[in-house]
Amino acid sequence: MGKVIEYKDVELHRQDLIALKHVNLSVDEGEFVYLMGKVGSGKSSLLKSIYADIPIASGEARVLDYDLNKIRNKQIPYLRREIGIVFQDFQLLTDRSAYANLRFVLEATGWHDKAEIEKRIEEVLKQVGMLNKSYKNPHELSGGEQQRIVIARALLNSPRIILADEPTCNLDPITGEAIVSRLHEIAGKGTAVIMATHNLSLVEQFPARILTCENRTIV
Ligand SMILES: Nc1ncnc2c1ncn2[C@@H]1O[C@H](COP(=O)(O)OP(=O)(O)OP(=O)(O)O)[C@@H](O)[C@H]1O
Repeated sequence: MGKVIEYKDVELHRQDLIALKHVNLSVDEGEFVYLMGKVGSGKSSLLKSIYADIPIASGEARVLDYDLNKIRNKQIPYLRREIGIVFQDFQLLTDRSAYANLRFVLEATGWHDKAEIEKRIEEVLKQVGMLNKSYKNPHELSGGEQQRIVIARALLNSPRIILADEPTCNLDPITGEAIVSRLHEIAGKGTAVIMATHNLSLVEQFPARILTCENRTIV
């Protein structure tokens, strides 16, 4: 199995403070990993470092084919194209339909052929079970339906890694289960999934490796 993420003795800073230190982490392709830990323990910081949104202060960090210590600004969009992001602060655009949200991402990432764009959008909508509601605007969809569209959006460019920060918060338990079950299926097809969560019952229901942020490191 190929490794998609490898961190050795990594330190991450938020402004001038140490958010995490001595982070050793290795994630294989197709692996599902939960990231747990108290509020403010560094989960989001770790996820943001993986898509090069915050720099590596020290240590060695590799994500896919990139050395994060040496990555150039102009390479970052290429790294991000291989990472699907499901974050609270990365919601759907509300001025257009779910379908148009997906088309927007494909057009922004270099897709031109109309037929291919339509085909890809249908594939990801099918994967999340939202084929019949994509004409709706996000505000006409339930929280769980919006989250499924967000996951569809994350899948568009066939990412090798999905980073999900609390993808089930604000969802009822049944809908939350459906979302996590979907993410496990996606991992089963070869995409590594890292999901930050506080929801122990979901973790018990869908077991996988758990990383915990505590005492400013990851165990
Ligand atoms: N934009 C920022 N600027 C400066 N410091 C930040 C910033 N965001 C987070 N921090 C600090 O970094 C530390 C880790 O925060 P982080 O958001 O990674 O935690 P978290 O485990 O994701 O928390 P939560 O469960 O609330 O999402 C905290 O001490 C926090 O105050």
